[in-house]
Amino acid sequence: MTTNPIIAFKHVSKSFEDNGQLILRDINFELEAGKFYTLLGASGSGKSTILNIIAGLTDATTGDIYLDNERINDVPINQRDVHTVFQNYALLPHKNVFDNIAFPLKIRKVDKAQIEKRVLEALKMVRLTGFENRRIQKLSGGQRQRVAIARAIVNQPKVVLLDEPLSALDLKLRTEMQYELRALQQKLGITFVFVTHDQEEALAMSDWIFIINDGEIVQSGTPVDIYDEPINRFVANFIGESNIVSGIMIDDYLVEFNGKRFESVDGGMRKNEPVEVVIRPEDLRLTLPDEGKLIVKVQTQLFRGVHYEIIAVDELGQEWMIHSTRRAIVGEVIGLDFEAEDVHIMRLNETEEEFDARIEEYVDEEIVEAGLINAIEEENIKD
Ligand SMILES: Nc1ncnc2c1ncn2[C@@H]1O[C@H](COP(=O)(O)OP(=O)(O)OP(=O)(O)O)[C@@H](O)[C@H]1O
Repeated sequence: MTTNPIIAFKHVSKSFEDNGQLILRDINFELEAGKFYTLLGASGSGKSTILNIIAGLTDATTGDIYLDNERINDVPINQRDVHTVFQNYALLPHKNVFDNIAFPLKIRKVDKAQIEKRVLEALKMVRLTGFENRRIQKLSGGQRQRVAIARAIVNQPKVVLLDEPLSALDLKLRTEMQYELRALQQKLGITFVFVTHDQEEALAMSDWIFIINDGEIVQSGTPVDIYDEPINRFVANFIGESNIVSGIMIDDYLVEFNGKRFESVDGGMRKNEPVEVVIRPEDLRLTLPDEGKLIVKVQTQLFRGVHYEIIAVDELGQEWMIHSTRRAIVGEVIGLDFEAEDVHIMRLNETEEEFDARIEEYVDEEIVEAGLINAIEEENIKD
């Protein structure tokens, strides 16, 4: 629960009149002021619709929307203290940079001297000082993007909504703008709600991520939490590359897969409950065959610049992807080692509330750090 959320959605659903299909199903969240939030999901999952409901560009079919504790369902667009940055920037092409940025202030009848002061400040923020008189058509893609952002912040709205604002930029510029946007948000302390389908972008920029699939929030949390403890196969695959295998939970902190038992730091399941086990490719280390927890045979290897991407197969025919700075030889038999905290367990069909409660109770940093879990040894003694 957030005290004084800047935006709150309570049981928000949306269907469009033409086909009645539910585009958003019972969306609930509270956003804290001054944070960078990201809505991450595939195309068509409903991210833009959530943003448009906040902006007032579309109405919720049911549910309540609050901005700074005021219910805004019926507040017109121009009276909502939010600003949207669109993917195509929506700049006025024949006006210069100054007039584009001044536009929201002119509408609000801010006096001329104030407009000048605030536009120049906004330009400085986005590192475009000196570009006031430049025509929009004479700007590069990255510069246009900066003008759109300057226009969004010039009025210091309570919330800035950004709908895939970096997707038209090439990779290098996009990475640069990711840093800039994040720094700008932190400097201004304005809440940003950012929409993207790019998981790396979401992980790099956000304080908090909402994963949206098919009109529902599948999981929400900090980038590290979501990366480390995906709630299900969909999230694990969506956020980065993963090895996912079927397993059985023997006991808290002890899981069986590939016919062997391994320590993990997850608990709270039923004994012998079928689960899925996630191990990230970068958490697998190459060892000599007899020193590994798994024995595998290398099938392919690709050099990816920062690491080798190795695909190897174990004796049961299960494929494992490994990211390693050490190279292997195709056809070689190697061992794979990993730590208990890298063995992430996912229950089948667990809701986000059940997941959060279980994680809070069982995945305890102190337990991990203190090394209190030595389930395998205990199990061996019992045997
Ligand atoms: N005005 C509309 N009328 C009918 N259906 C719509 C309308 N706007 C969006 N939709 C549908 O709602 C669903 C969610 O769209 P939305 O634009 O929110 O998804 P998104 O996750 O932002 O995807 P993208 O990344 O492609 O923009 C899609 O299936 C889309 O076809």
